[in-house]
Amino acid sequence: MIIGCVKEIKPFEYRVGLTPGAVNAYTNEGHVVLMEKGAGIGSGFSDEDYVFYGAKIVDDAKEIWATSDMIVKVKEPLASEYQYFRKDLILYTYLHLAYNKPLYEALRDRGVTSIAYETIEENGVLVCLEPMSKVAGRLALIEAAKYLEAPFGGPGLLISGLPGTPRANIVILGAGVVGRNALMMAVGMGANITILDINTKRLSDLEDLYQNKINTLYSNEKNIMDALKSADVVIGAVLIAGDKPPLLITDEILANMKKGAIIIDVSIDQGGISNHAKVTYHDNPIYDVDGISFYGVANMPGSVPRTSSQALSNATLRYGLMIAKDPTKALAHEPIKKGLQTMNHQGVYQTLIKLFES
Ligand SMILES: NC(=O)C1=CN([C@@H]2O[C@H](COP(=O)(O)OP(=O)(O)OC[C@H]3O[C@@H](n4cnc5c(N)ncnc54)[C@H](O)[C@@H]3O)[C@@H](O)[C@H]2O)C=CC1
Ligand SMILES: CC(=O)C(=O)O
Ligand SMILES: [Mg+2]
Repeated sequence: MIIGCVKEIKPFEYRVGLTPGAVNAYTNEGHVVLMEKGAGIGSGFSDEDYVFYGAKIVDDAKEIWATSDMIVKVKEPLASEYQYFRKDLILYTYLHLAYNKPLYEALRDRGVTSIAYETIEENGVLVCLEPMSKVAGRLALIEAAKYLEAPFGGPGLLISGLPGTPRANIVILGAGVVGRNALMMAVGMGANITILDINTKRLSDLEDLYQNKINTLYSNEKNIMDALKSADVVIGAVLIAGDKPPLLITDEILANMKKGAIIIDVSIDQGGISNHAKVTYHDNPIYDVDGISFYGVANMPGSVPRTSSQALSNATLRYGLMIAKDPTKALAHEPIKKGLQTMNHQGVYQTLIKLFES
């Protein structure tokens, strides 16, 4: 099979879909790998690194889109790339289609076989989402600390406080991968932390682990309202796989929050958890809604590409090799089947069919 990897064109996205090590794995199995010139530079990989492991460097993204059997990317294609969609193309990347009807329609109408990293599931784990959720959870606290600082427009608060001064109140909505990684950082930074989820087993496990260093709360409207009243930082970390996230921060809850608080809505890639959710980019990530700052970057791990590209490629490679070897057999493999979004000019993923076809 011919595998193509194009340079990411989303603003401030420095990751790359294939590392040189992944290219080596594909070429060892007899596949041809086309890499767009300079695709790995942002992640610290030169064209020479890729050539050494058997890739062919191609100047033009258009040629790669036109000649590859499978495109391996990081982020969803942007509108300028839809022209390259065609029948007989397999697209293997993050797609987040519940929040992107135009992309869903373009993939469906042009007959692309699209497989989304974020819904591939093995043994109950979203295996290709997990590494980037770990990155985003950890980054969420780093970004929160920065935007609490006065020069960045924040209220001027140090998360740990100092003896005799209050610690920052951090509320984490969702105790999955993002939530747990944000929690780990928040504990390390010495914050006053509350974490909420509807999964009480997860809350119980976290309490066993962190004991009285954290507060856990069942996630419902009242508890969210109570917790957010005194929050300095809120991390949105909920997910219903493949679907839009629930509206957890209603306008009433927002109106009762402290001015100067910041909401890092990591769930933004699926649509965000408030009525004010908006995608932003790394160059200008924050916007203000009635005195509350919102952070809406949908590709947070793109800012630490040397870490993220390797972690992502490590997770996606196994399934990529299976698809390249025998697409029909791979698509019958349960974890990959769960990633399938569109095929043969039709939507396949049930949540999307419900959202967009009925
Ligand atoms: N912005 C970005 O750059 C990135 C965003 N993400 C996104 O972050 C989100 C979270 O991902 P993961 O942590 O990997 O998902 P996960 O599936 O590991 O965890 C989600 C958690 O949300 C909980 N949940 C569901 N409904 C809830 C509710 N009503 N109240 C409280 N908790 C609720 C679930 O029980 C689960 O524990 C996803 O949308 C993911 O795509 C992930 C990586 C990067
Ligand atoms: C998960 C995701 O959307 C990202 O890594 O950008
Ligand atoms: Mg994203």
